[in-house]
Amino acid sequence: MLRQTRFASRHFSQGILAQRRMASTKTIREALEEVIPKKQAQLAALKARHSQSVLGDVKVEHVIGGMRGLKAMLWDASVLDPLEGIRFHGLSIPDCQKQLTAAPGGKEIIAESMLWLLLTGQVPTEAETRQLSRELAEKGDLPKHVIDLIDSLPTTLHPMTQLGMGVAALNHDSKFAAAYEEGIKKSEYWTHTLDDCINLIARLPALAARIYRNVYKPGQEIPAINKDIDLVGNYVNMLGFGANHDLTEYLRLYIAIHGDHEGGNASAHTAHLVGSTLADPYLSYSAALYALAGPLHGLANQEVLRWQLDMQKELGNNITHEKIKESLWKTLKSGRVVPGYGHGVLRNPDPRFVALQEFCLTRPDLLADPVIQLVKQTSEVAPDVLKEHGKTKNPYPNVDAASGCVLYHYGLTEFKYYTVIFGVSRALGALTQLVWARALGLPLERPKSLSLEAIEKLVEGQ
Ligand SMILES: CC(=O)SCCNC(=O)CCNC(=O)[C@H](O)C(C)(C)COP(=O)(O)OP(=O)(O)OC[C@H]1O[C@@H](n2cnc3c(N)ncnc32)[C@H](O)[C@@H]1OP(=O)(O)O
Ligand SMILES: O=C([O-])CC(=O)C(=O)O
Repeated sequence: MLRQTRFASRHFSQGILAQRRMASTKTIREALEEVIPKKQAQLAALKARHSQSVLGDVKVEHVIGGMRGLKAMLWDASVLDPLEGIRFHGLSIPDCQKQLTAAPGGKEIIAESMLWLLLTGQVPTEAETRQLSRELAEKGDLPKHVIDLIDSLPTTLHPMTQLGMGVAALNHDSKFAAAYEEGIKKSEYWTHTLDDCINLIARLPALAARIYRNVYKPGQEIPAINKDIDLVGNYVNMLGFGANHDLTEYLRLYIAIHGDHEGGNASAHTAHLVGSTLADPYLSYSAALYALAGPLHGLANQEVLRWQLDMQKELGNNITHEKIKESLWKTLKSGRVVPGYGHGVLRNPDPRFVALQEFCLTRPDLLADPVIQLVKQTSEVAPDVLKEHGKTKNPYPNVDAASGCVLYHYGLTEFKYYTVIFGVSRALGALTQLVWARALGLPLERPKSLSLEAIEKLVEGQ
């Protein structure tokens, strides 16, 4: 009951922040200039009153167990509840679907409105969203040295490796690095960081699309950025799928809801750690992408599809729940994890999984697709199998269980590319936090480590 009341009041106050403001036409910088002093004052008050207050115990299980559950990071843009999943400044995914601006002629959240919400805590007006779309489109072209670098890479190099390299090379033009070298005041860090973050988000679609074209569709011309459409609309055009409205809408939803998942996930945390050294946003996000490229994190979406297609080949036609169950046990008995299931924090089906599955419900072509049906059937069988297996704390599907099959249906079948799309999205949250870390003057991250002997000595002395 107490938990419910606390929950309700948290959501109420965050909900106020996230109310739609009528008729405002601010730029994203102007909106941030308004909210930053308020947050700075809030942080100063917390520091003055509660620096020594206790948030929880640090147990040996935290130190040797991947810090699961340890409350050790400040992250404002989103909070993950184990049972109900992610909320962005208090708004659930269905709330965002109702409140955040879609593209003209579309229904799904666009990346710009999610970015605005994450950065400012406010739901943007339609005018603000469109203005941000234009700003991103105007800044979206890649510099020549990055085009040359990406074009010089072997097409056999994993797309995620290429993405991280391209993002790191964009730091050639880092405004923050240049300003730091000149010697700026700490209070000015955030504004140059914001420039870099906006420029990086703007350029990610062109970079990610160039990698796709080089690796999978060489020799085809990439269309120029259209200044009148949204970031994901341009991304899909550059990938070569612009004529497919449903795929464009799916990717809008995908990119909006993968944008942030509080601070402790491996990619966001990496961006924060590297950024805390005052490495510029390009270097920080490049590092984050290599965390995302691990199979226990973002690469799981590639792994899911490969595994489901193998299952389909193995089981043939008329796939039953019983046959899927046997196949799941085969995976588990071979010592592998079931990709797309389990989570470090969640203890229920991931609402992002639910949102992506719901996208399919209104589209008969998707519902009839055998791979999409197999993903759905697997999600009906796997939780009981994983419960019986008895290891995972969360037997339910995470977002990666669902994200790839719709791409596959629409002809984006190269699943080694899927984590790149995740990488275009995660920039929204990870870069938001870099702006805020600089605005709030957060320090170098440097936790204390202990040797095994030191831990033994400490606990035996208790
Ligand atoms: C966007 C995202 O990053 S979402 C996550 C994407 N990753 C995947 O889908 C990969 C499959 N899932 C997993 O490997 C895990 O569930 C993780 C990495 C996501 C979370 O890991 P943890 O927080 O350590 O999970 P948990 O505490 O439940 O693990 C306990 C045991 O269950 C096992 N387990 C967890 N999930 C699974 C799974 N899907 N299949 C089989 N075993 C599992 C763990 O490997 C661990 O085994 P161990 O005791 O032998 O080391
Ligand atoms: O929260 C996590 O640890 C993993 C995850 O789902 C994400 O980063 O989107």
